[in-house]
Amino acid sequence: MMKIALIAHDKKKPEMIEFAIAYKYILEKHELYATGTTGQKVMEATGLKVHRFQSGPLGGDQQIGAMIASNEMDMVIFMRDPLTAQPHEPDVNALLRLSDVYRIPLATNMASAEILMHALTRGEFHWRELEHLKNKQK
Ligand SMILES: O=C(CO)COP(=O)(O)O
Repeated sequence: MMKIALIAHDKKKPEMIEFAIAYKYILEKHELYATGTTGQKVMEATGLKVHRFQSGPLGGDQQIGAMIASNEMDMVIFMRDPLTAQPHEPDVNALLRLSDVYRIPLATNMASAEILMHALTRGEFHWRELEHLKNKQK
């Protein structure tokens, strides 16, 4: 079971909902986390259980970043809006940066999110389970 973060900027929320509906059969096997509004919308549209953090501009990206920093998050699906300025851009950048620091599989658009889902079903992220073991030994 992987811990997966779902995050979508406002203009990308319809796409995130489409994604969550299409891949519900995969997502339901995992532990889901989301920023506040994204989580709410995904839950309403799919009935999936999602642990919701604060809304992004109020610190949600940072809360997910904190999980990444303790190497607890296994995958991040972040439907970013590259065409709209975000008041919390530093938080967004920090989340993307930490994903790279910890080599966390990260998708920032639908096309790559789908690839991550297919890779997940093929077992290509089993190496993350070694990280889970390391976390337990800490
Ligand atoms: O702004 C976001 C990510 O940067 C998303 O936050 P919400 O899911 O609360 O809209």
